[in-house]
Amino acid sequence: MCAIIERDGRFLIAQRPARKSLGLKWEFPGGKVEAGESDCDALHRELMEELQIRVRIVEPLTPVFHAYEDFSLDLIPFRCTLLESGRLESHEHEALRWITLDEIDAFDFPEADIPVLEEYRNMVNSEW
Ligand SMILES: Nc1nc2c([nH]c(=O)n2[C@@H]2O[C@H](COP(=O)(O)OP(=O)(O)OP(=O)(O)O)[C@@H](O)[C@H]2O)c(=O)[nH]1
Repeated sequence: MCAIIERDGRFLIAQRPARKSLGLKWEFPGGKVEAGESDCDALHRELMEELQIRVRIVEPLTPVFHAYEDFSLDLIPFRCTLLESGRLESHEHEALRWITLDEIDAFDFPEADIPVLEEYRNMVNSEW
């Protein structure tokens, strides 16, 4: 599962380390659900572990099943707002950026994220 975390009209993206699968691609913070955990529990745990932040979950987006060449995943996205954080630091990512929807094309996302970005764009545009 992954989180589209909003703050002041921007949202957070994180760059994967070069040595990992999908290295240097930009993604939404998140990770895998562990046994016995709900999606929401997993989201809060991962965000605390990765970024030491707390969020409020606003709404789910449509889950995306995607088969890469060497693995497949169900990406379950949640739209969230940032509750509080000190200086944001990630030890698990190469870099973090707060971006606007207009800036998306400048970043290389994994294929599984493309439908999520599309749905998120439509969601935000329909609120104007
Ligand atoms: N967190 C996150 N993961 C994503 C996104 N898009 C996408 O394809 N993934 C894939 O979903 C998996 C997320 O699991 P994870 O974050 O716990 O995995 P990881 O990078 O720590 O380790 P791994 O690459 O060895 O599996 C990764 O394989 C990642 O490549 C996304 O937007 N956010």
